[in-house]
Amino acid sequence: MNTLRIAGGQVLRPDATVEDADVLVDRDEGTILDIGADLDADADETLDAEGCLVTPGLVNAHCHVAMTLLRGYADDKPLDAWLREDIWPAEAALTPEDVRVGAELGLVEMIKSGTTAFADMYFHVPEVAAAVDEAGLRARLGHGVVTLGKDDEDARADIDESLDVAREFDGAADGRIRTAAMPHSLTTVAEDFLREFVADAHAEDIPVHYHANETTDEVDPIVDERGERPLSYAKELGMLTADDFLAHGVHVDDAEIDLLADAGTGVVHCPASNMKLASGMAPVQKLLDAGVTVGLGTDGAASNNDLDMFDEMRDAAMLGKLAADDASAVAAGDVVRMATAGSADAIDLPGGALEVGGAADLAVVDLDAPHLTPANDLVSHLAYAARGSDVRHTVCDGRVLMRDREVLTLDEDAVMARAGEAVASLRERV
Ligand SMILES: CSC[C@H]1O[C@@H](n2cnc3c(O)ncnc32)[C@H](O)[C@@H]1O
Ligand SMILES: [Zn+2]
Repeated sequence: MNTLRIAGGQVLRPDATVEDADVLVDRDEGTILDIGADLDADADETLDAEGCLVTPGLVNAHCHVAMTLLRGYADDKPLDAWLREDIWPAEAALTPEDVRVGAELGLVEMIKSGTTAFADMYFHVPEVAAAVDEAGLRARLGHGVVTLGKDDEDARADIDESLDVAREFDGAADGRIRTAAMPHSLTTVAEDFLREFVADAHAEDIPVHYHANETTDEVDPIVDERGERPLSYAKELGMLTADDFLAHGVHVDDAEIDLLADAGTGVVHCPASNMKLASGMAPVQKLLDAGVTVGLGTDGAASNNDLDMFDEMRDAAMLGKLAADDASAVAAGDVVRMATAGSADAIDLPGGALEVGGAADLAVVDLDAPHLTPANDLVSHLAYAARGSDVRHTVCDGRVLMRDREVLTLDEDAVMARAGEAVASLRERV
């Protein structure tokens, strides 16, 4: 057996307690063999975790990873204008090679900040999948479908591509890649297409992921035209099942929260994107109280503007308190759970907890820093004080992706250089 030991650190357990322990990993199986203070087995490789906290790898449950290329390209606009005036015209010019390098850039950023799994909605998915395979993370990938402004033939081709990609890449990268059918939203895919698309996906046990209830500009027309709330419409279309998960859920009323809880549909909260686009404040404490599975996502780097899940935890806690008008709402333990087990549950990927027999997906956070001193409460530090740059080692599926802050699976400098060239060329074309 080929083993890895993460030695000498403190370990965050699923019950949010922290104990002095080593973690022993079976690298062949990608699972945790043991967690304990006096493990006597020798290991083939050891990662030093002295003065560090070993946490589950963070799970970014909603992202458009290749949008790193559009970071800083268009800021300070609301969602609709931002998409229509800036983002969609630029995306129309992206080549498969652009998406590959944009994805690699995002994956370097994720590995460096302790993220080991993510869900992604974009296009040129084969390029995203190849980047994930090389980088060593886990992902649930899908081709995002927009039928708005397309004729029947083009709309059907987009839907077919989404289903084909979901079939072809499920189980790729030694099983680290899973897939979903991804209609962009309830307003950008026409009803007839949506109904057929969702039924076809579910008939093959393919989960569905979409944006929903993000802005009032999106909710109000549905209410006006249909006389029902968006998630009641989604339920009619068959898009509220326990396998499905939606991004945002900012403007949900109490009846919609009950629908989500009853159905077991996951909600991915994206606080930074919601603040930057002034979309609104999701009622996260209400969702948690109702028993909804809540994960955490960055959304794309053009509306965030980074892929650092530590930032996202802090933003979720701060915004959750404001939304509830209650400083005790969305507490540190809640956001750490959302960024780990909550996200992993929502997107149904392994990971999110450090337990024997579970996936060996973890991040080792270096606590030896002024902003993490004194170590009064390490869960508090993860939520409120730590930064992505505090991550020292990242492990996914038992493989070391970053050791002592050096990314091992991708060439960080080369990726940054290629991304710079891709954007220079994109700017000439757009
Ligand atoms: C068709 S692929 C996915 C599509 O979604 C766009 N996008 C990025 N951020 C958001 C957001 O917050 N709400 C809705 N859509 C978003 C992205 O640019 C791609 O075009
Ligand atoms: Zn999004």
